[in-house]
Amino acid sequence: MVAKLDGRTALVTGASRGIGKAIALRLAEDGLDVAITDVAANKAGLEEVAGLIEKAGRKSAMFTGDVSKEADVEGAVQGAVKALGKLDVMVANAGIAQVISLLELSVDDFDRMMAVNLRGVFLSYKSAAQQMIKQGHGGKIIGAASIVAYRPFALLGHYSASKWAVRGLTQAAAMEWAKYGITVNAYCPGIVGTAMWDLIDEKLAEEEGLTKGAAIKKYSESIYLGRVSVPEDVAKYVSYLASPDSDYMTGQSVMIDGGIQFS
Ligand SMILES: NC(=O)C1=CN([C@@H]2O[C@H](COP(=O)(O)OP(=O)(O)OC[C@H]3O[C@@H](n4cnc5c(N)ncnc54)[C@H](O)[C@@H]3O)[C@@H](O)[C@H]2O)C=CC1
Ligand SMILES: CC(=O)C(C)=O
Repeated sequence: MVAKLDGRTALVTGASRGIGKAIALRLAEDGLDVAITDVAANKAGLEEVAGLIEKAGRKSAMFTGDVSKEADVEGAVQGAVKALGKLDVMVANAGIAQVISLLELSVDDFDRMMAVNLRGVFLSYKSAAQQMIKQGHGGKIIGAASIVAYRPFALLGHYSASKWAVRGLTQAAAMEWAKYGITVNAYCPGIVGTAMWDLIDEKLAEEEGLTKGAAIKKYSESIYLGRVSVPEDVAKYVSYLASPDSDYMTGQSVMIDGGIQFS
C-alpha cells in the first residue's frame, strides 16, 4: 500500500502490541511518520512494528522505557523530535490491568496502577504539550481511557479509577492548552481482544469459577454490535482524533465499544 503523504509526526506509547500497535500502523497508513515506545521487555514487538511502519513508507523511531518515569517519557518525546523533526500527535496508550477485589488490593498494587495508567498519561500529555507549545503550531494529544471511565467493572476497581481520572485529566488539559491550539481527547474502548483481555479473562474466570474463555464470552454478551472489538476498531477512531477532521473537538472521552456503555 502507498501511504498518503501527511508531513506530520506522532509518538505512540505501549505500541509493541495490541491497541498501540494498531494505532501506530494506522497513523503510518494515514501518512504520518511514527515513533513508538514500550517497556524494554517488549523490544522485539517494537522492532516488528517499526519495520511495518517503514514498510508502509513512513519514517519510524523506537524507544524503550517506563511511562511512569518522567525521564523515560521526556527521553522518548525528545528522541522522537530528534529522529522525526517535530511532534504533532501524541498517543498516551500504554496501560496495565489487574483483576482483584478492593478488599484484597494492596497499597503497592494500587500505587502501581495509578503510576502507569494515570501518571504515565499525565507525563505523556505534559511532555508532549511542552514540545508542541515550543513548536508554536498546536497539536493533537490523545489518551487511553476506557468504558470503565464511565462505569467501573467490579474486580477492576483501581483500574477503573485510573481510567476515570484520565477522563478528568483530559478535560483539564483541554481547558489549559486550547489557547495553544492543542486539542486533548481520549478513547474509551470496551472489550478488545488483546493480551490485556487474555489476562482479565483468566483472572475473572478464576474469581467467578468459570473456565478460560468463559468470562470474555459472558462480558461480551453486553455488546450490542455482537462481537468483541479488534484493535483496529480503536485505531480508526484514533486516526480521526489525530486528523484535522477533529479540530473542533476537545476535552472529550468517547466510547468506541460496539455499544456497551451509553454516556
Ligand atoms: N483491551 C481492552 O479491552 C481495553 C484496553 N484499554 C486501554 O487501551 C490501552 C492499550 O491496551 P491493550 O492494547 O489492550 O493492552 P496490552 O496489554 O495488549 O498492551 C499494553 C502495552 O502497554 C505497555 N506498557 C504497560 N506498562 C507500561 C509502562 N509502564 N511503560 C511503557 N509501556 C507500558 C505494554 O508493554 C503493552 O505493550 C491501555 O491503556 C488499556 O488500559 C481500554 C479499554 C479496553
Ligand atoms: C480493559 C478494559 O478497560 C475493559 C473495559 O475491559
